[in-house]
Amino acid sequence: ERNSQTFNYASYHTLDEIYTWMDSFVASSSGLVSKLQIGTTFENRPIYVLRFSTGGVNRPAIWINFGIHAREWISPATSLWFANKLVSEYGKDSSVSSLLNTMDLYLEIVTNPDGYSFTHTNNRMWRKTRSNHAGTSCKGVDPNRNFDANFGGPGASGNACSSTYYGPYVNSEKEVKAIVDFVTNHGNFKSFIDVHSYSQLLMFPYGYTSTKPKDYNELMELSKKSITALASVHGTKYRYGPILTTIYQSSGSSIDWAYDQGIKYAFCFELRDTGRYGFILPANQIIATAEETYVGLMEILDHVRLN
Ligand SMILES: O=C(O)[C@H](Cc1ccccc1)CC(O)(O)C[N+](=O)[O-]
Ligand SMILES: [Zn+2]
Repeated sequence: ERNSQTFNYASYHTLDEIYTWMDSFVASSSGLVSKLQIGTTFENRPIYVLRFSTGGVNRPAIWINFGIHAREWISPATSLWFANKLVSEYGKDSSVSSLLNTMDLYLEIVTNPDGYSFTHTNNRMWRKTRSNHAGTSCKGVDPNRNFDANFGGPGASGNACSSTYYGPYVNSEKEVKAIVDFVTNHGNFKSFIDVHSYSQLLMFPYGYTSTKPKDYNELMELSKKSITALASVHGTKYRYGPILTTIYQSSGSSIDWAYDQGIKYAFCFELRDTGRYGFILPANQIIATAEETYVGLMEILDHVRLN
């Protein structure tokens, strides 16, 4: 796609189409957006992050990653529309302008490139990375169980053939290590948001324990505000709360790790739907999903900016 203005945001795209879109999107962003490479995947694909910045040095920042699970195609699709919306609204919408005039925003559009590519070529329902492990023919690690947050605990599997295999060791996956190193080295993230599908949920820590996070009340209140705003767009109903009680127990997840690093505003979105189509959400729901997710996200980002 030579021009991000004629790019079809209402359809799903291959990894190559997304990587080509990135370059035209950056080129047409009038300097607002730049592309960083934060690492390479198991199969040696580059891992890119889009940086939205209007200046400053190491400003307080917000991290949002999409597509950590390969089959959750609505997540990267939403990120493309979201990225374009931010550039379109900068200088017009006061929330977007205030946000980008004071904070940096990092979007990781495809967090699991090898897996995403595999869902286009071999198995639409693949979830994990594509790494190899000694002693088994089963491939891949669940990247959302590979973080250093009660690693190997309940809600993750030690069986390499399981879809929730936590991997041979913490940050064993290059795709996970790249995020951990980038976020740790940056050192000034205020929010870490991981966007998945499906179930229509907005969740915050913890998944590895029923202990309430110290910011429980604020995160509950902000979640309620966010899903209320989201529902005002197309009537889509979300539930919200801590991971463990809202979906299930899980160890080694990205947002539990981020929160324990001191990044207070750690959230996970589970986008549409609630199971009718599941991971195979029809493309004709991409725009509506992106529109409502934008509104829900901006509610959170506004709060982060002001606190
Ligand atoms: O199991 C997962 O990693 C997410 C639920 C989740 C989300 C955030 C932190 C811990 C768990 C559910 C999903 O998005 O992967 C959908 N699914 O179960 O395949
Ligand atoms: Zn997921």
